[in-house]
Amino acid sequence: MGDLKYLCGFGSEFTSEDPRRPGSLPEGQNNPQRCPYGLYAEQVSGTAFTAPRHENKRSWLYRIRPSVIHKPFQKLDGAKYLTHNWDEQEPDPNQSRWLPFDIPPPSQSVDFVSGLHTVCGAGDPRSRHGLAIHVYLCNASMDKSAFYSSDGDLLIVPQQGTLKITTEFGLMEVAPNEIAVIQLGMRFSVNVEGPTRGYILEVFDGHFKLPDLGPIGANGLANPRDFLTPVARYFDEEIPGFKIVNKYQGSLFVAEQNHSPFDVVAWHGNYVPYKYDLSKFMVINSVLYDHCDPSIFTVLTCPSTRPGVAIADFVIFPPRWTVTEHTFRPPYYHRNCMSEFMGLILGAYEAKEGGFLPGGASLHSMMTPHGPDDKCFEGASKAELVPQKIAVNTQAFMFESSLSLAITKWGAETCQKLDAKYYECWQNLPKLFSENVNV
Ligand SMILES: O=C(O)Cc1cc(O)ccc1O
Ligand SMILES: [Fe+2]
Repeated sequence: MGDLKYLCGFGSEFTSEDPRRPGSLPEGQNNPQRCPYGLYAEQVSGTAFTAPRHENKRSWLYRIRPSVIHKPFQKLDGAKYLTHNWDEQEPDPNQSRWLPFDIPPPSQSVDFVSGLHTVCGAGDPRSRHGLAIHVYLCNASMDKSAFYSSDGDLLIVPQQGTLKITTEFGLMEVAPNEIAVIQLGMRFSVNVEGPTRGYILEVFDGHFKLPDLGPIGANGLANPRDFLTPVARYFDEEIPGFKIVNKYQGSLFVAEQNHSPFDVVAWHGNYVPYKYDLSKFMVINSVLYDHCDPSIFTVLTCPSTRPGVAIADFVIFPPRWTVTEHTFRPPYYHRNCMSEFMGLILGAYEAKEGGFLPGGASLHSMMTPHGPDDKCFEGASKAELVPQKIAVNTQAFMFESSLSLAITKWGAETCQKLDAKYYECWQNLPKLFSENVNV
């Protein structure tokens, strides 16, 4: 894909025209009687037509053929372990930790879509409420096929292998330590090189936003200009049997057509795919004492209708200085009324240096106690509190949700990665209680 160009900004109104077709974006109106170059106009709506203006999202695509030229959708037995059946297993409130999920061996060719495996989730896209957490485990590029979800927005977190993503809006390259968001209905195709693994948060309720900053002020955390959207790039290709794969109400469907869906010559609007480099995050933290709640590390949030309560937050634990005085610096022990699914992109996580590995995951369910393991507790209780740069060359993240998540059969059994001994990491925490106030 070479050096790709992007438009920068979050939630902006963009315009983009493939430079090979100057003047392809109609001027002054959306629906000319005849579009330039004989293109078709197509609107993609990301919110109800009547959504308030500050929330309203839509884009206009000027394309060689309208998307409606396709054969009927048929059920596809593609990704065997993609599911929204949250009742496959008995509920399990235990702390769960998965060793790195296996990427298929080279002898088995698996692309991004057939490599989708659902780990946990809640809710239902039919009532537009809930989420699914998937991992993708693949080693082959999608061939003559494109994918879109009619269920939710996809926040994609590559852990191993760069994703070369062709979208209707243009091309994006997304490497580990970057994320991509591909919103409801947007079609895309993923090329990979070699073994590839990552996590996906799919939210059924609405779109991701930047969190409010409150007293932080006008700048900080993920800054809007660091979000990158592709520029228009079209492929005028007749491709017999091109497959459009649709995730619809939790099942996969496929429709064939005889041309590339990536035939958008120009577009404008504010409903777009985007990517973000996590190393650009402007980290805010405590600079005197005590441990802040991890909400200070929120990159993106999908809000619920309850003020301050997210369907899901995407939170990172980036490299940062820790400088606090007379403070137990790692995460505190806690029980949370939110579910915490964590993954590790690279390095080691401060609260658990062993066992939680890149490409693995953990789930601490609603109100299930958790916190630093015994080694971390001991080390941090005795550490000399000098300024220290932590999480260097590390990136852990959390999908934190107000929903109570159920683990799928694949997550609980089939993947065979669940670590039954996880609870042991807390069992040797000593009783330190003493008659003396100063320990
Ligand atoms: O459980 C975790 O490791 C995530 C987490 C980190 C933190 O710094 C504070 C609270 C929290 O849930
Ligand atoms: Fe936690």
